Amino acid sequence: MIQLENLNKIFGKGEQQVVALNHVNLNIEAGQIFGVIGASGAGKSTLIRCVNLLERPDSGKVILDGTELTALNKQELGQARRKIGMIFQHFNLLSSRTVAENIALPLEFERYDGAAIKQRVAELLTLVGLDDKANVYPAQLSGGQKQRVAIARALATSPKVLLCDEATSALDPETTKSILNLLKDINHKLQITILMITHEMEVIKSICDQVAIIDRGELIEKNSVADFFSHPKTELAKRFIAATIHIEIPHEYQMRLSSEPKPSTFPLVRLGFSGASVDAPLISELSRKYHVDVSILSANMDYAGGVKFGYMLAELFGESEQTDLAIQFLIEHHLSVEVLGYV
Ligand SMILES: Nc1ncnc2c1ncn2[C@@H]1O[C@H](COP(=O)(O)OP(=O)(O)OP(=O)(O)O)[C@@H](O)[C@H]1O
Repeated sequence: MIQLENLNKIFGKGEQQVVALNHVNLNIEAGQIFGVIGASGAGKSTLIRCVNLLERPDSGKVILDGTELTALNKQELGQARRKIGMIFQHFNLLSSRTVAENIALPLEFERYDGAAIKQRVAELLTLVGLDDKANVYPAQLSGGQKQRVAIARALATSPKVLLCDEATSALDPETTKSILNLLKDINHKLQITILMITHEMEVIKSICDQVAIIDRGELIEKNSVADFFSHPKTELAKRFIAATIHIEIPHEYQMRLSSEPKPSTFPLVRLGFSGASVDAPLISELSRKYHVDVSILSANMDYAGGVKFGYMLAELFGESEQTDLAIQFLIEHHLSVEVLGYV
């Protein structure tokens, strides 16, 4: 549905030059929810704004539903953009118009007649759960309600693609959840393709099917959400995942931790579980096979894209040779094992 071919975008000149997009290639299939995650300044907004050509790439092609947008003239582009809806972090509603009038705006541009507008607006209000807010003004709405209005407006002309530019970044966690659920629901009901850019792993984890990481304008990793969480390839992906799961060494352990083993100290390890490893009874097998006892200090498991993943902080008590073998055994069974030190 959305194909980006070799997109490049540079801002500024000479020393001030910033490469915002660097040979970006992406193929998003119809009906998917695709998330692009990256840190601040990585190029996320530039990327999503290039999809509907709010930003023109310096080179490369944007192909939407088989039409090369980058080859169209102004008028043709205007037509083609009807297939694309967009929502923003700060909602971009018109404060002087009621909720119903905001939603009606794109229909007025399309010269729908009054009765058709009324009917479509009513349908959209029901879809986003705001039947009772038709006649209020944006100032009277919460952030989540404003984003619902923006979603209804973006869907007014039945686009095939919805672009979401940090759509939940201005919302609290509960409201974020409800907006993400609404987007998932809309994706399901309308079979609309959704491209979301975000700096929040929560967004990727909760509703995306596929994910890409953008770093300094480059898409450095693309994968299904399940594979992304179970087999992250890049260091940045690993860092993003680790940041969603908070697992810290208790202060008292930190004080005692030494980088080298000493007599009667034992390794303190961080074990990373993912997809393949998470269901196997590895810890009990470890005790049986190597006579290594595992004392769990803390553990945190999560669920995304149909796979479980998580981390465990544990001490391994045993003979040092046996402990080494036990660590090897865990690695062979697809756990990531990090020896943090000895306590
Ligand atoms: N109009 C512009 N003029 C000059 N530089 C720009 C312009 N727009 C973006 N940039 C630069 O391009 C890079 C990518 O910016 P972009 O806004 O796409 O990043 P981002 O990942 O969306 O960041 P954030 O999450 O902070 O919004 C940044 O270094 C930014 O400073």
